[in-house]
Amino acid sequence: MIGIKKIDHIGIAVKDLARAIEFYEGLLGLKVTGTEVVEEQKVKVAFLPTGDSEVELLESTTPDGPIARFIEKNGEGIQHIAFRVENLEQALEELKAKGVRLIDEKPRRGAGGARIAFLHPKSTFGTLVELCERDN
Ligand SMILES: C[C@@H](C(=O)O)C(=O)SCCNC(=O)CCNC(=O)[C@H](O)C(C)(C)COP(=O)(O)OP(=O)(O)OC[C@H]1O[C@@H](n2cnc3c(N)ncnc32)[C@H](O)[C@@H]1OP(=O)(O)O
Ligand SMILES: [Co+2]
Repeated sequence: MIGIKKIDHIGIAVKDLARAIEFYEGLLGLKVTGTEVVEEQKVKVAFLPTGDSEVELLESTTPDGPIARFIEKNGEGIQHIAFRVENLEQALEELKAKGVRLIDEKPRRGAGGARIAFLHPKSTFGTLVELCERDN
């Protein structure tokens, strides 16, 4: 077993981060604890904690990134779910050995200094799954 600790965050694709934040902060009462550009993923993100997990709002920084493509095809909405794991490299090795299709064979750098990797939705019953490992 790969040792999932909790839902780390839910990734929500939005067209306009500032306007989405107005809703999540102004109307839902959540608070943005950080915003960041993650160049490798072509996204600008904002994190809003909700108890032990977070909402991650994602706006594309380019017309061709994964978030832009997702919105083009599906419109705005939930794009991925992220599970926190103890040991990402080991989890990836284990899943690969069991035939799961990995998008990332090795950990990449995510927001907030996390190590992240994605599993292909064709291998996960239709949901894009992110695994992430954090030091804290
Ligand atoms: C900052 C960081 C962090 O948290 O720290 C992040 O989260 S970055 C978050 C953004 N970064 C990422 O998403 C990186 C990983 N994502 C990717 O590599 C890509 O988006 C893929 C998931 C491989 C999809 O690629 P692409 O759009 O080129 O493929 P496609 O449209 O042909 O899709 C192939 C099939 O997968 C399905 N599909 C595509 N995206 C999906 C999604 N988000 N959830 C569920 N299914 C999805 C399509 O409907 C299609 O199924 P049918 O064939 O049945 O039509
Ligand atoms: Co994410």
